[in-house]
Formats: sequence, structure tokens, C-alpha cells
Amino acid sequence: MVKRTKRKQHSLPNTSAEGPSRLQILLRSSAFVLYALVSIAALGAAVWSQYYLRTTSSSQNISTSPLWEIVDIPGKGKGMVARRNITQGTLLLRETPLFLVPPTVRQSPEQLIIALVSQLPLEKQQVFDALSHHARPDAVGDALPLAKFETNSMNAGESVGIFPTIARINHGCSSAFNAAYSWREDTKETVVYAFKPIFQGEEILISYTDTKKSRDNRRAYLKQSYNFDCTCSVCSLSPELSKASDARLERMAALREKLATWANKSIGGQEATSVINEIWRLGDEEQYLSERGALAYDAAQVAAAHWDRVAAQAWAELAHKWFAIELGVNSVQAKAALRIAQNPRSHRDWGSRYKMEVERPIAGL
Ligand SMILES: C[S@@+](CC[C@H](N)C(=O)[O-])C[C@H]1O[C@@H](n2cnc3c(N)ncnc32)[C@H](O)[C@@H]1O
Repeated sequence: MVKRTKRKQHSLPNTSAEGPSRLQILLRSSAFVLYALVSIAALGAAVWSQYYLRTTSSSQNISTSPLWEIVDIPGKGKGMVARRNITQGTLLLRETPLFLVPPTVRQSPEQLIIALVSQLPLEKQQVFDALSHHARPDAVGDALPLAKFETNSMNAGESVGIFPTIARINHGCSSAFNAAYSWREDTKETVVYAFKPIFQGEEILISYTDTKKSRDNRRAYLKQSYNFDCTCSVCSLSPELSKASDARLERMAALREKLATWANKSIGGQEATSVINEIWRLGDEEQYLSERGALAYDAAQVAAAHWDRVAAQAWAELAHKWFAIELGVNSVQAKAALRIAQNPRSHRDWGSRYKMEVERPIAGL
């Protein structure tokens, strides 16, 4: 759930000019007791959930939570399934890596992974050993650790690492993936947020690659890199619906390329924000809701560069909303967007281009 600032609850309004009656005092004290109890319960729940999420990640081999469980998924090995309905913007999991690969290495990849695993405590080695190696099913002996690494590693800032619970999450393309992971440099952990509502029993899916490509292109990449034929809901569409989805995704990718040309001044701010609105509209149609924070943040940058304070504020507010949903309200991205929303002129690109009014977001908050 997106964390919102809790409104402070006030006691009952004083309607008497002479001060509160005994009944009002009683009601106020009951309201206070109730408020205190609710606050304690809320605090307890927050502490418990943080503790639980931490426990889940720190003990590494506990792969369940009140929100999800790891189960066998026909045709996919293991996967993560929602144990109850999950609202958009819920933190599903935070996890520290078993290990990260250092930026520069001298050994062969095979020896490097063997060395990194052997430095782990025994129970963590066992967690690593239990991971699948579907991407390289024929690997044996010394090749096996690298095969597991290739199947399960994920980006962690500038590095790549193994997060054994997140590694159980399968892939979905375009509108099929409903969760996103991001690395937190400050806490050195990866967080996973549900950026769409997820229903009880539904599989939780992330995306292993940029899926704004045609079905054939996506499937070829996934086959080559991960050795599976993607059967997600988008890859399983009828030929007619698949064609329409491909057209939207390819158009979104082409529009993003066009948007990038604003940087070298090939297009102006009005056109750039119009492109962003068009990507947003296609995203609604496709139900591709990922990356919206970054898209709106780009628009805020364009608006700020062109001196358009009102548009910059509107786009930054939208960026804040979507960063909070996909990356967490306490992510650096959400905080940066909030700062721009509060003071658009503080954007480092403020006024760096000619003055013009750019498009406001078509999307509401
Ligand atoms: C990071 S692992 C995911 C967890 C894995 N299913 C397991 O059993 O541990 C990646 C592997 O999961 C399988 N996988 C992931 N997404 C899939 C999908 N959409 N369809 C079929 N297999 C998938 C593939 O075998 C892939 O190589």
C-alpha cells in the first residue's frame, strides 16, 4: 500500500462556549483512548510487518509471507503466488543479496561464482544450491554454480547479485507483469512492489527485460537468455489481439526514441510532452503501467527546462505518485519528484531552454 501521511485525528469539536460538558469530556477521553489503541495497533502492525519482511529476507530460506508463497507452477518450476488480495503499491518483499559480483574480477566467470559461493556460510551455500538452473539445464560439476547464477542473478545498482527469494519470481511481458524490483543503495537491498492490484491466487510476476517489443522478439530473447518459451498472458493472446498488442508496444518504443531526441534539441518541449501523453495513452490501452514514474519525471524535466512551472508541478506530482507505487514512497526517485513538485524552479534544468508552454498530463492524480 502506498504510504500516506496520516491525518492527525482531533477530538470532538467543542460546541459549547462555556467549555466542554462532562459528557464531552467523557466522549473526548473515550475518543482519545480509542485513538491511542488504534495508534498502538497500527504501530504494532507496521513494526510487525517490517520485522516480518526483514525476517523473511534475512533468514533467506523462509520463502513465505502473509502476502505470498512460493509454490510449484506447472511448466515454470517454482513461482510466487499471492496468498490474498494485494493493493497497488504494496511492498511485497525486501531482500539483501546472498552475494554481489565485484565490478572487476580476474578469475573466469565459472571460478568466480564458485569462489563467491564458497565464502558464504554453509546455510547460505545451501540456499544457493537449491536455486534452479533452468537457463543452462545441461550444466554439471563446476559449471553448475555459474548456471544457477545465470538463471537467477539480477541487477543491483552498478552490480549484479543473487537474491534467493526474488529469484523465484517468474517473468511476464507487457501487461502480464504486476510487480517491479529496484535496488536501494542506502540499505543495500532490493525491494519488490506490486504496481498493480494482485488478486489472491494470482501469480506475482516481474519483467526480466524490456518487453516493449513484438511477441516474436521478446520470445526469442527469453529463449536465448533464460531458455524458456514464454507463455504469459500476453504471449498467449490470440493472433489478432497479439498483433494489436505488438503494434502498441512497438509504437511505445518508437515514441520513447523520439522523446530521447529532446535532449539534442531535435524536438521542442511541446512535442516532447505530447509524445509522453501519447505513450501514457497507449500504456492505458495496453495496461502497461510500469515505468510511469520515470516517464512523468522526464516530462517534469522538459517542463522545467522550458520555464513552465504549472506543467512541471503537475508532472512532478504524477511522477511522485507512480514512483511511490512502483518503487516505494521512500525511494530516492519518489523523494526527488516530491521536491520538484513542491518547488519546480529547484529543478537543475530550470529555464535552460526557451520559454514555452508544454502539455499538461492527460492523466489525473
Ligand atoms: C529466475 S528463475 C525463476 C524461478 C524458477 N521458476 C524456479 O523454479 O526457481 C528463471 C527461470 O524460471 C522459468 N520461467 C520464468 N518465467 C517464465 C515464464 N513466463 N514461462 C515459463 N518459464 C518461466 C524459466 O525456466 C527461467 O529460466
